[in-house]
Amino acid sequence: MTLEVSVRGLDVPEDVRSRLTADDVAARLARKDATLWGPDAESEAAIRLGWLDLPSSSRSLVEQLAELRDELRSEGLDRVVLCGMGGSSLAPEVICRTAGVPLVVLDTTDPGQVAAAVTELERTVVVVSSKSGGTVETDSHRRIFESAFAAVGLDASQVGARFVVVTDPGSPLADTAAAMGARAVFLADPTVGGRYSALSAFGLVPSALAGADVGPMLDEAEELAEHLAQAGNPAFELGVVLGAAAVQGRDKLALADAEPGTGTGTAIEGFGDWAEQLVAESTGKEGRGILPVVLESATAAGSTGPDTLLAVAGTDTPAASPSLAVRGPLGAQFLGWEYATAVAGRVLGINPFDQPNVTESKENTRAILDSGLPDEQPAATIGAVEVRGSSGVLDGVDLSALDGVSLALDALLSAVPEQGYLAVMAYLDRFADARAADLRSALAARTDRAVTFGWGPRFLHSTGQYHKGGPQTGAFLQITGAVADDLSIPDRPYTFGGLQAAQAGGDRKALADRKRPLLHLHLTDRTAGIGQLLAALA
Ligand SMILES: O=P(O)(O)OC[C@H]1O[C@](O)(CO)[C@@H](O)[C@@H]1O
Repeated sequence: MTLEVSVRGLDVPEDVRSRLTADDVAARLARKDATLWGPDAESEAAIRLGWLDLPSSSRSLVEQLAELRDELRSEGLDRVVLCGMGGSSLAPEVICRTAGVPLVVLDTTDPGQVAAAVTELERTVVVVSSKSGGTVETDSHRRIFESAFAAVGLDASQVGARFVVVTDPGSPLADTAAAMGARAVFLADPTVGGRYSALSAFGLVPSALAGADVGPMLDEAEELAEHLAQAGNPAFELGVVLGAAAVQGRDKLALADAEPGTGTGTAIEGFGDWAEQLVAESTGKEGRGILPVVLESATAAGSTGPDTLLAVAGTDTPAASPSLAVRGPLGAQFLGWEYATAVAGRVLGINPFDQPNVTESKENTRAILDSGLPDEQPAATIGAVEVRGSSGVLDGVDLSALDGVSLALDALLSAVPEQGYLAVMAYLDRFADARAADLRSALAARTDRAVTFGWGPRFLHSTGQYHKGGPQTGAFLQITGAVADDLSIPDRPYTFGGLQAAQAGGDRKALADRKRPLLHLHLTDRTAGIGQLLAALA
């Protein structure tokens, strides 16, 4: 079998496993029984279990993609840019990092980061991936690349030949692809939801075009698939442990990559970001859920705690306790974690296939784009940090003090409820402003509560569902930054900077409507501001 799960220091209550076994959950899931999550989830589940077939049904893509990659390379098109959010880009990012092949992933509205991707056009092919075909970020990326190609003198048919599209049949993007004469259109299986689509065209097309060998990944998944009907298979065990730990109060799942060079097999890079979306969007609803906490390493701050279970996917066994080692190659990991999340969903009593609260922030964003951001004056400006809106966090805090930023962060940390978490949400450039990610460990070192970090708007398609739909125990640090050079979006009345600000504002409103503690810091100079925040936590 290609997946091995071992648990250290955690008693898994026998009743959870025996109930699932008595209900024949392993076999019923393997044969796509849509009744497993209760009557309310049944109609959705009936059209969302196609991922179980992907190890075999995706086979035909392998050769087709190898031919397309050769064709593109023969024309000098060897730089692949993937435009896609959440489930439409997270798997290719892990696949390509693990395979060591370059793929430019565009999953942001940050003007600087977008502008940096629109380069080297003479050798660029753009994969536009969106299941719904209506995601605003992805649509904006397609527009800017179309106009950039035209601006360097390509005619309409040459522009079309630079695009490869992955979408569901009948989506608006399928129509756009036909109208623009895209070089290739891959219509994906509509019975596979975004976060379960790693082994579908969404995972395979960009990865194979970038140079990853995707065939072996399907072999690895298929080997596991053959065992999924058996009770006690490793993916079932993983689901039992995740679900049982959560109902026992260990509902923070710390995720870390295996240390390079440890254990046997191939190390997987960046798996946590993919698993984060799968677990957070699938389980974070109805006031319940498992909160993934992506760590810098298996020993980073936050790897242990009274409500935490550490999981390491890849090759080694973590030293921390309690912990979970999930050993195996990437193809088996994808399928195994999807299956396990569906099992954990049954234990938690939720529908693992919908994302009911993601639309709230999207609707707020739309309203802001239509009528503008509410006028918010900073409560204080400390160096390059403007302390903007905060709900209830800063009462009594002296922002005029020399260490005002530090005091504001301390006040936010003390607003995190017991068994709660602090989510850092940075609407910045994840490459140029990469140091902002160090805020996670710096904050985690000052609290025994879980601290997560997400780049906006990418996290809105991942932990964003949990923030709004999961237990209302979060406190939130939103960071926005000055935009030096804004970028217009062709044929749209707003810019990337405007969209990014509206997304941040829309999510602030969704969290404020839930009366969650939130501190909004705006960096008037990004580099200086990030430095100031890190210094305040040192
Ligand atoms: O593939 P699409 O339809 O563009 O959606 C991207 C992401 O947005 C969500 O639909 C909602 O956040 C995710 O579930 C999905 O992976």
